[in-house]
Amino acid sequence: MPATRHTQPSSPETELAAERAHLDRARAELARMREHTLSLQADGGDAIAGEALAHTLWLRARALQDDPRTTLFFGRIDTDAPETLYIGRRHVSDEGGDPVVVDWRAGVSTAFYRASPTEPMGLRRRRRFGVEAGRITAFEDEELQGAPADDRLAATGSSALLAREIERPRIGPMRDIVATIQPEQDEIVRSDVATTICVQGAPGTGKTAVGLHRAAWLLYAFRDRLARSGVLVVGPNRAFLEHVGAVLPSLGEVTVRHTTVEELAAHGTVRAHDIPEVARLKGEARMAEVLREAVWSRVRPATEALVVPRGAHRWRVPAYEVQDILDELRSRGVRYAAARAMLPQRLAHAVLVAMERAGDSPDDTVQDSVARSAAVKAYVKAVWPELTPQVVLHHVLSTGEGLADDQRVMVWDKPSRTPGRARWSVADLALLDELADVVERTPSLGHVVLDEAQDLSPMQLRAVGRRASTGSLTVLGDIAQGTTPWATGSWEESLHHLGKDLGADGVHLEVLDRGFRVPAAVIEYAARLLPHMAPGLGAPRSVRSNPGRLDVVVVGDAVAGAVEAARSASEHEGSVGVIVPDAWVGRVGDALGAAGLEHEVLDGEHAEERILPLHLVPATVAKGLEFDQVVVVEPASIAAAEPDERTGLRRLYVVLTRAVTGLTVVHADPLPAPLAAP
Ligand SMILES: Nc1ncnc2c1ncn2[C@@H]1O[C@H](COP(=O)(O)OP(=O)(O)OP(=O)(O)O)[C@@H](O)[C@H]1O
Repeated sequence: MPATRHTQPSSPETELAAERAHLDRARAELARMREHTLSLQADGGDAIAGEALAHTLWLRARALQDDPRTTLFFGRIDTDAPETLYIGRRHVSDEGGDPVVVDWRAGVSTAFYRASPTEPMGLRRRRRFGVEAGRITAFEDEELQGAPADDRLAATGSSALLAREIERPRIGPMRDIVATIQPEQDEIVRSDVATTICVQGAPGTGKTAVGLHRAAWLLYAFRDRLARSGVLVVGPNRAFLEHVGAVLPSLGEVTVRHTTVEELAAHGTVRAHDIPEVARLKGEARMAEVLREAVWSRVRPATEALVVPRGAHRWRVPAYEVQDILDELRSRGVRYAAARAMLPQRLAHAVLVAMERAGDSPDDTVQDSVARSAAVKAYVKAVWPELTPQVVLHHVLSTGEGLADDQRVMVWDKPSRTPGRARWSVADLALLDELADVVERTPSLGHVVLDEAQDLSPMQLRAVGRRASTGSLTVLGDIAQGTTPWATGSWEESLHHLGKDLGADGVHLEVLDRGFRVPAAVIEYAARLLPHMAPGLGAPRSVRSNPGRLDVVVVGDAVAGAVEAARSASEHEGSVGVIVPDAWVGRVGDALGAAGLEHEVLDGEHAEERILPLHLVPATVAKGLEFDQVVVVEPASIAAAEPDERTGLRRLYVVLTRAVTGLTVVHADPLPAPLAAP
């Protein structure tokens, strides 16, 4: 059934009034839907089912809440059918069940995002609405068929409403982009659930936005499957997760967990810091083999017969027979703990065979009781000991067992006496996770969105990949923004470590190159660094119509200069990020405070509220974030804080590309050479 028949009123004013009336109607229908949900009785069969149902109803009622700050729809399509559909963040239907607003994720909404005059996809017209404070203030039409070419908004990007959305100042955390998803982004968002997509994209090309919208679309299109198996978003640090964390809830998806890779593999508390060389070695994929061997070598050879006393008899299974059992279990390809769990029954079976050989006819219960006997338990403990990841890694890092010569630098100088007291590093967490998976299979989720993936070591990639072993992944990143000593040089390699080989069925690499964040003046400046630290990778083509403002200011005192720049940046609308070398946070914070500039310090460990517009950001925390106005303080020190020149320039590239409108670079020391000279 068509949602609304559209008749063509005569003037734009009447038309606007008709659209507002449709919005009123949609709001009334939504209120009716919500009341209906609230009136449903949560009467389950038992208390637990009742509670679960009540929770589901509560979630549904919450999702049906009207947000007065926005409208229930942002677009409209008129089709050849002819029918008119309103596209919004959620589905609204009338009492008869006919759609009043269609969810942006529904199949019929695809044309809203992808239709063009050359490929109208059955649309006559696309309409976008201008919205202010929950009211429709304007609309803009694209005639997709029949109209003379000049009258058409030829390509997406030439729409004034779209441009306004892209140009808007950034305030507070990241917002959804449902009203303006671009065709190339939409293709990624709506890729099948079985597909793993890796997106390489320069700063601000919408990778994070696309990944989050893909998660929302998958949860809509494959709700049953993914509600059971789960969807996870993995990002670089807490400040980033706070920045992006509101997007999925604003799209009605409140069940998606957001985590960092360290939290994902949290088998211990991080209390030590590795030097880069050690962290790099620990992150190499060859550690997987070392650890696998470290676990399986704990299975001892059967040197003694198994002897099980029962009544007057002592039943014997010779060592070579036990060895056959051990060999068979090892060759089954199951996890260490699963094979161990099978061993008592296998041994008991061998005892039963011995009994039968002696003329006994034991019944079924005998095998179970032998399997549970003290003799079998003790034997299993001796040949196939119970293991924890911590015990095994403590052993490897204390003794160096199984390590190649060049890997021995990772052996602890002063090992702790017990695994419980070990001081684990971030890289160790990935090793512990690997071990945990050798011992016991890690359950897989339905889909994992991995952001800033270029920074993960092979071992960290394996930790993420095993959480999508039976599911799929959206892998987002930019090789030019890799700032860890183990950052990837090729997506092919990263995908391999994630367990999704490029070229295999359903694994794709996509490139996004239209920049929605950084204005042209700023991107041109930052792109000076590219040939020096990521040759072959291009800068984004900025689609911002605002060319942006770039000021490079030489000062006598960089801290005082930072305060001055922060003050003038704060005079503009929108957020301000003052990005400083990590070691300067205290100094610059004090100076901002002394100048009466109230600010929040962003920190990778903790989620910040980001209520104030002015933020003080350590350079290593800036990745993935954006601010309307950015002040970058002393680039030479930001670069010099990294272990090598390439990483230093990459860090600089990351911080210079956080600006939406204006960038001020404040320096007292000379700029790094690639930045100084065009
Ligand atoms: N289609 C779009 N319409 C409007 N805004 C968009 C669109 N795509 C992206 N943006 C905006 O552009 C900005 C940059 O997007 P995002 O942070 O996802 O980029 P990114 O590629 O992940 O960047 P980085 O590599 O720097 O982390 C965000 O403010 C996002 O909302």
